[in-house]
Amino acid sequence: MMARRPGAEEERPWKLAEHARLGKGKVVGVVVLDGWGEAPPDPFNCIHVADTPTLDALKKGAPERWRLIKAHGKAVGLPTDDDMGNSEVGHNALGAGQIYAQGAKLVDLALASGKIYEGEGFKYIQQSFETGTLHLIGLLSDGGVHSRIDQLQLLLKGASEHGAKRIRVHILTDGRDVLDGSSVTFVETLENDLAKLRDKGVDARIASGGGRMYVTMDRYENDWQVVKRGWDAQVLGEAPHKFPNGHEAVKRLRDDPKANDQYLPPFVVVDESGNPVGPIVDGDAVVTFNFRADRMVMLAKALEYEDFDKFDRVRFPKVRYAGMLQYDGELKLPSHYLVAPPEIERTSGEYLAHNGVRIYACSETVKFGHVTFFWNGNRSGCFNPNLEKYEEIPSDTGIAFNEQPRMKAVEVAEKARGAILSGKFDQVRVNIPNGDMVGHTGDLEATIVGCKAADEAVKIILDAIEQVGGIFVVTADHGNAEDMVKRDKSGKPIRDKDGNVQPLTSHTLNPVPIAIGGPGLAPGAGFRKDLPDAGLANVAATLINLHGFEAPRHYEPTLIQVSGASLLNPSSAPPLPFL
Ligand SMILES: O=C(O)[C@@H](CO)OP(=O)(O)O
Ligand SMILES: [Mn+2]
Ligand SMILES: [Mn+2]
Repeated sequence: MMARRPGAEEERPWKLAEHARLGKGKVVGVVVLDGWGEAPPDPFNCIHVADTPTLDALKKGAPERWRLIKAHGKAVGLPTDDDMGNSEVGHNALGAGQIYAQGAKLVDLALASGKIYEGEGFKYIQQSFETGTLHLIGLLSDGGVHSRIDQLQLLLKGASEHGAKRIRVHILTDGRDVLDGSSVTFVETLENDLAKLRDKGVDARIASGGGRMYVTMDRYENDWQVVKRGWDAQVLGEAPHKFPNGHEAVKRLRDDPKANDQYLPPFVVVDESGNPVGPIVDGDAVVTFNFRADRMVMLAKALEYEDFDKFDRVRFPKVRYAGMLQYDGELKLPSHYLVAPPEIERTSGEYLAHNGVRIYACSETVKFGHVTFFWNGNRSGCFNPNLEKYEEIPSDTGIAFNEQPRMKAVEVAEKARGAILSGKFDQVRVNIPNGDMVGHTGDLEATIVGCKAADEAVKIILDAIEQVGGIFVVTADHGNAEDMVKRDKSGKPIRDKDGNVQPLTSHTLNPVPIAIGGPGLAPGAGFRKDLPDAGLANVAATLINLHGFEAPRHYEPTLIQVSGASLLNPSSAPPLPFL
């Protein structure tokens, strides 16, 4: 336990001051539209094409209560402004009210300084290098959402320089944060690096692989079969497809005209006698090299927990396992890690719990942890079970989301409506996943259907807020559905000789909208004009204000002002043209 600095509590008390102008006791409905950015109208802007009367009305209805905020790059703690936003950093910023250097950046720093090799986690796995194999499992792309190939390359080099003699890489192909089909190039790059290591006498090879959505990278326990498929290939060395090397594997599997990087079937690399080249066995070291938590937690549990009943592991090898980061601070999972995760603390959820605000949070499985775990600073569970209720609607499993693009949007909204009307909660918070989950499939028609369903869900929630005289905040965590095509530098869709475009499955760099309103919102309340560069981290203070409290001083400033006076600094309030 870290010793507490005396007086820290007095400096930053949990008790929040009452807001001078905004009263308490209004129900605040918070909607996070996942993957819902703002972009110019265009046939590949599915939000624009879709029928979205509710969101359109928010945009057109009250200019002082609708604006854009930044949701990518440095505004959310990512290394550069070329980094697209994502749910982890987006919800962290929304809930925490502060901008933290995120996993991607922390790993960059640890690798650049070499500190990664001096830490407890690396020293721990290093003990296996003399007699065992080092296995590296993770997402192979330069997407920067869950992992980055350049970090893997540095780790491979560093680990070999620090004594790893036998290395096996278990790859997960992407096609979600990067273009579909790019897996072949990433595997080529990795194979080249491994060949160079072999020239230096390190026995380094790709041992297994599969597409991220079909193998290993499930989240929030939606479908353990996904993790099992990976386990069978990575640990047991068993898979339906066998190839002499990783490059051949990915190239051959992509020969299937329906192949998709996200869903490539599991494969193992075998030697001349047909034996797998890299099953995980007793005495080996394992590193999961993704820095992002949600899609590594399930595998981390399988690798670390003695007691485990989610699928039959057949063999549970005694390995030294470390995550690139610790993925769950509350569960301390995994117990060994190479880089300390961002210490996200004093989130808005924790403050509100200390101040008696009753919170209901809901989404369907695939986004449930976003609006709970990520929102609360990568912390599982609630702060005060007497005040909070988190509800999960089971997601569809075993299908790609373009097959059921409406997903559970309306069901989530109906749960939220129930919570709003119940009178039991002060904040009702949901994530509506369609723009993102369907957007990632690259299927335009389905994404349009998904966006319409999301809009209907928002209407259900706004109607309930209207009914109870409450306040709403509708925003998003990053872009996706508003731009679904690969473009050239000038912004024009790139077409091949037959006129076909390449769908963009990834998130975007676009800003996201935020709208406030509802009968409970004080008449003079609107967005201040002096924060043109505001981002997702400014939302937490805004929410705390709407609950009738002043935000903690160390938070990014609130987005709102009331009747011409800036909430934080009344003397410097700019004139409000709309009042
Ligand atoms: O599906 C995911 O894991 C990411 C994209 O890699 O999307 P999001 O950040 O919206 O969860
Ligand atoms: Mn998201
Ligand atoms: Mn996404």
